[in-house]
Amino acid sequence: MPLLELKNVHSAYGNVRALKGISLHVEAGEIVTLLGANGAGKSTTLRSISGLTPVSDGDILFEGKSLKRVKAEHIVRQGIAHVPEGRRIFAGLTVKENIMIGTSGRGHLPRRQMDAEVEEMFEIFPDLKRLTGALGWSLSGGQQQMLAVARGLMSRPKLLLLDEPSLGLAPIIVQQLFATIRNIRSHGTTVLLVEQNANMALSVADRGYVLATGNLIVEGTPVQLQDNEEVKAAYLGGGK
Ligand SMILES: Nc1ncnc2c1ncn2[C@@H]1O[C@H](COP(=O)(O)OP(=O)(O)OP(=O)(O)O)[C@@H](O)[C@H]1O
Repeated sequence: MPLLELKNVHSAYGNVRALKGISLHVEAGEIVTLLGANGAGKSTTLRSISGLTPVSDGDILFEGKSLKRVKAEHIVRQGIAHVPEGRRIFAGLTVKENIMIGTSGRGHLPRRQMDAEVEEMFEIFPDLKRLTGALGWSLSGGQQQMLAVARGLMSRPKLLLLDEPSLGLAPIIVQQLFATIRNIRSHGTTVLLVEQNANMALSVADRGYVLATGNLIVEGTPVQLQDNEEVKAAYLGGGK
């Protein structure tokens, strides 16, 4: 059984049909990437999974159970964390406080356990450790992105949904971020990654899907996608 399965998922914003029958699956332990141009429906796919945008037709199964009528806060408790585009950390809270907020759906945690879990995040994100007392607003874009991912991981997700984590970051920071995504998977978290930076995404992914105007057009391993003429021309900066 896949960890996550989308079956013919449709979703709309009023008259705008954003998803027109998406079927995909993510196996436990995989990094799967979702590629596509602006407006293709990538963010809507993630929002449908995390319960932020309703599914009008089709179904989404997580560990075999339907998420279709489940509220967003319950979806988090089932083990899905969504790190949306744009970071959205708390500017007036410290790094440590921002990280701790990620546990809010898990009820009260004893102080000692909380501290131990924050330390685990500092092992994955060493840059955040030295910034533990710094306020959110004072962080660089890359540091804010790392913090947003750390906060998402504090919900102890089985599946992490990452929306455009590399957006607006310098290439060197993007490299670090993608190394961290690999590291997160090696800690046992499955990742569904939406990216405009197709080459980087395919460098860490086990499989990928390409979306165009609400439909999946290609699916495959990174090598298959990198060899696909349509994908190359549209998303990988080239073609023949
Ligand atoms: N809140 C909204 N209200 C109306 N239409 C929306 C809304 N959000 C997205 N859309 C439309 O739904 C379609 C899919 O958008 P979506 O954001 O999922 O695409 P995307 O592939 O994530 O693109 P981007 O990289 O630009 O975020 C687009 O046509 C978009 O204009």
